Amino acid sequence: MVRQPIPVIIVAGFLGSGKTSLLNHLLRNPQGARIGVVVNDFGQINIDALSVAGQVDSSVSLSNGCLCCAVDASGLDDLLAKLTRPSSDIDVIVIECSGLADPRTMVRMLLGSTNPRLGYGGLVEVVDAAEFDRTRQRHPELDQHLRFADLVLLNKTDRVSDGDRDRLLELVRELADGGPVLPTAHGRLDPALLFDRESVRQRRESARQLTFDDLVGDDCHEHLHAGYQSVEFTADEPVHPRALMRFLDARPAGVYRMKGQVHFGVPGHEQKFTLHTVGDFLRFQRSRWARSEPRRTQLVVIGSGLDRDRIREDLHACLGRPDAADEHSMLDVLKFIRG
Ligand SMILES: Nc1nc2c(ncn2[C@@H]2O[C@H](COP(=O)(O)OP(=O)(O)OP(=O)(O)O)[C@@H](O)[C@H]2O)c(=O)[nH]1
Repeated sequence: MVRQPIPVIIVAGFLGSGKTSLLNHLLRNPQGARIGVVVNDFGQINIDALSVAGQVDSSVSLSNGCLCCAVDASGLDDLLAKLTRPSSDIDVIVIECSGLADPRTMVRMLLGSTNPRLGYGGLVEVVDAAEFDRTRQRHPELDQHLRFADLVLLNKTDRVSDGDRDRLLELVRELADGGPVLPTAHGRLDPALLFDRESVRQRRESARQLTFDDLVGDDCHEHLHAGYQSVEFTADEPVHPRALMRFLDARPAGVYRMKGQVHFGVPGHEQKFTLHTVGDFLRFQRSRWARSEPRRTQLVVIGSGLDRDRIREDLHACLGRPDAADEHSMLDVLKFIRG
């Protein structure tokens, strides 16, 4: 029997737009499909891989920066070959690009792949409704990404008013140039929209219609990530909640995105606190540590014009335990808990 190629879906979108949330939603609702994932972060610590770990049967992750620059077509082929081994029995592969990747480069690499077991499954571009206006001002070139998408998700619609949601939907539809645009919250979309064979076939046809010029991304040096830096911070010693909240209240100039896990180790709050900031947005999620997981803080800070040494020093200064008499040291953290 001739096997159908395995569709590869590329999930792209600016920093913090909701790509990992979408991926986790798909992994939790696979509709019977076995999903292989490739996750990629900007920064040395692959926080996204940590946040999908345990939910997947097969994954490969990269933590050496932007996927579109880190690997050439053959590099990507090697990664995907691992996932398409017949024994892996995978039905669909989802690649989550770093928030600074150029999706056109990814599409081009995929279409240029020599692996007969792979097929292009479409480009999904995730847009952060709450940050869209500000992000466009800083990066007008992002508008172009919407035009190449097979599906655009206007995500985080729960964070904007109904009026803004309608205005943004209209604007994004215009920029998507006739492509489908769906409003979502937390990346929750019907997985059938991505995995359904007919829609995959249609997307494949439309990708073939893109001209080479369409698909030629900017030169690597002009990529978005050229203007961005990341700072990684790891510590085994607990973090003082009040000190960290002071740091987060007055985030250093240039910081756009922070993510990772925090170990406060305060009695009654020994769990893992996953931190996300995107622009002004700040959230903690509390969960259990996996049995084998070390109780440790791992953070990635991403932004432009960062004073990296200073940020590391400031984070280092947040280490320590609150005074035993300080019963409410966790209060400010708990205000930002969701989920
Ligand atoms: N309120 C709200 N929060 C969301 C939504 N989608 C994602 N988030 C939150 O936004 C933060 C960033 O979401 P992620 O899914 O990690 O974003 P990402 O695009 O993978 O981020 P990078 O990989 O760093 O570019 C997390 O705290 C999410 O829980 C949404 O629709 N509404």
